[in-house]
Amino acid sequence: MVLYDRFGRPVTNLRISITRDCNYRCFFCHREGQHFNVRLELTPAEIERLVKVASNLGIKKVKLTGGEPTVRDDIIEIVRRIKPYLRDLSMTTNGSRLKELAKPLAKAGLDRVNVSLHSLKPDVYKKITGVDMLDVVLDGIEEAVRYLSPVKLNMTVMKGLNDGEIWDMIGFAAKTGTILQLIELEAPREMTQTSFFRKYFYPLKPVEQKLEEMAVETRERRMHRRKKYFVPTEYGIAEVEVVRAMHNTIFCANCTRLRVTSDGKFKTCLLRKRDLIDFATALRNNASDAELVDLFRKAVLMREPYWK
Ligand SMILES: Nc1nc2c(ncn2[C@@H]2O[C@H](COP(=O)(O)OP(=O)(O)OP(=O)(O)O)[C@@H](O)[C@H]2O)c(=O)[nH]1
Ligand SMILES: C[S@@+](CC[C@H](N)C(=O)[O-])C[C@H]1O[C@@H](n2cnc3c(N)ncnc32)[C@H](O)[C@@H]1O
Ligand code: SF4
Ligand code: SF4
Repeated sequence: MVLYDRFGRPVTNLRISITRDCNYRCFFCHREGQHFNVRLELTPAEIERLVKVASNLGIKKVKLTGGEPTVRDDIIEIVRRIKPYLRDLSMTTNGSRLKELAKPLAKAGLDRVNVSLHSLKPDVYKKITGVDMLDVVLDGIEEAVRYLSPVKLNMTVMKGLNDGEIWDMIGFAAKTGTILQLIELEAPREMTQTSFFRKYFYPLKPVEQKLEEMAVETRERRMHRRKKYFVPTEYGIAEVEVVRAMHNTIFCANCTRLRVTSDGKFKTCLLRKRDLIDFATALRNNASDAELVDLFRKAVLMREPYWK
């Protein structure tokens, strides 16, 4: 039984922030829309309970995110506990701990990983992330490719910083057997007139048009109706996916995910504020599965496309 929201959108996957902490300082970070500090994080047992209840509502796909999910010491336990309920368990990470974690994560049941890689130049990487860890992350990607499939690289493109590296990154993806996700900088509409956003926003539509011309094959994903382009490079065919959320009504009309904050609240949309439904309190007060399903249903009914 899959739940639908008031706009006819099925909710088929969960995006769980397991911590708000991070060992990086990316200046553009949207923190998955969680702009508040929290003390309590969900425990592995609580995350398992949530996923178990969600799996009975047709959720077979979960993305673990943060903050940085790998800063949690119990990350392996979390993966091990929730995988049995899922068909597709993935994680988005800055890659800083992948060298040591790729193999144990795969063994624990992680299916695939997205690694943020915004630049191949150490100085630019540091400018964007605040840390000098490009080499560590490149080693982590190499290790991830051995144990997880597919490995996707997330490049958030920013004007004047890394927009000149898009085509190098496409070549790098082909060379390493990874999939490149080009991500447009995004922010809630009230932030689009700030000097930060105006300075760094780099529209990806023209890049997408170029990819369309060059592609030997194009596919469309159900989620967000995102396009994937298969483009020839000197290293073979590269798979490139474009994530353009800003002002994109098609993207929001095909949004199939419900979010979960690190302190145990359902969040209906990355870009919205005041869209939270607490379930951690119920969980900690021995709520029945039926009560948790009610909270889940309430969150689904609160969902609304952001751009429409
Ligand atoms: N506004 C908005 N942005 C999204 C959404 N999904 C992904 N994004 C953007 O794309 C970035 C990368 O997403 P990932 O964490 O790699 O996951 P994904 O690409 O959505 O998922 P998979 O491709 O299935 O691995 C996010 O951090 C957001 O900036 C969404 O539902 N809404
Ligand atoms: C918030 S991070 C959390 C996971 C992990 N710490 C990481 O960096 O991959 C998830 C993804 O969001 C991207 N991201 C963060 N802020 C963004 C923004 N304002 N616009 C577009 N993408 C953003 C990051 O580059 C990363 O790929
Ligand atoms: S590594 Fe991820 S969570 Fe951490 S600051 Fe960068 S984008 Fe944000
Ligand atoms: S409704 Fe739109 S902006 Fe909100 S999470 Fe879904 S795709 Fe992102």
